[in-house]
Amino acid sequence: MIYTLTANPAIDYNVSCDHLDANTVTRTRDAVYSPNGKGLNVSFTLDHYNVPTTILGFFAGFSGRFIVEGARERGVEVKPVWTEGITRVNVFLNAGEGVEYNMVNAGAAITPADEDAMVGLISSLEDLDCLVISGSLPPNTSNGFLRRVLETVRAKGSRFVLDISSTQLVDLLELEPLLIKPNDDELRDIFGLDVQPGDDGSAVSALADLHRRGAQNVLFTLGGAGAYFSNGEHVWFAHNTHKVKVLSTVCAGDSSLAAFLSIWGSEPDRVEDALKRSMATGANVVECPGLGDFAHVDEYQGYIDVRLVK
Ligand SMILES: O=P(O)(O)OC[C@@]1(O)O[C@H](CO)[C@@H](O)[C@@H]1O
Repeated sequence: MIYTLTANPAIDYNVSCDHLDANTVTRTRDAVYSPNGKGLNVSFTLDHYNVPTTILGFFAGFSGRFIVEGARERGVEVKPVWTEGITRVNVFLNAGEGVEYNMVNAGAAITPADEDAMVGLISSLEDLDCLVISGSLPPNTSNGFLRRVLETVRAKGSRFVLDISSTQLVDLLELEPLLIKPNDDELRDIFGLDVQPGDDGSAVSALADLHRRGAQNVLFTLGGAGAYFSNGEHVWFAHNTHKVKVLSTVCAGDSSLAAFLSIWGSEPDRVEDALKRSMATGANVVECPGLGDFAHVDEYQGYIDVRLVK
């Protein structure tokens, strides 16, 4: 079973308007409230591709209940750790003409007892093959929490995937994650590695650096410009040759990771197929508010070009 851990889930409130002007009333339309957070997005996408998955996370208050109930209504099991406060609501405003405002809030604080409850829960899981940890940490999370979680996963003989923007990633790589999914901003901000789209040489050397630090595999995403995958021996580059109309980039990275895992997680030799599904899924998701319904993925897979770089 692939479990996902979202320490800081959110209701995503997607809404649109034609212009956003200060000091006046802005009338909005197309409001959608959905249960989200990076790991939940991964689980929803895995579930779409028929990969068994369960959601773990800290949830609080009315918004936490909305998320847990919403995920269960979608048919995905949740094992919540309930905490005090109110789970955050993040606001994604599409202001027309390609302008997006993303208001991502801090979230409900957790306590040492909440952390203990989560570690206890993870250590009790009998069917944990892989834990995907995605997204930010809530206020008051202790510095050692992620390492404790990963050591618990390793002690069970299970594997883990990291999709986090925290600088803690530098130290956590020594625990040898099965896969990490940095984007170009994270590579620059966390590791000081600058990769320009189209520059295979700098990508190959940045990926080699991440392997030396401990990452077993790396899916390095460049948004609409494509993605590299490296297994430590070979490097592939995938990009979409078909232009899509971008409505919202929110959730695209999470769904691309999950789509990749849905094939590669059980069949590591099918890198090309996994990259095609990953890129096509991301392309379809950016056309919708939130995750959308993945209706065009099969069609878009035909537009994804994959080449072996190394
Ligand atoms: O604050 P984090 O955890 O980094 O990001 C949270 C978030 O913006 O990421 C998802 C999209 O990737 C949204 O569903 C969610 O609201």
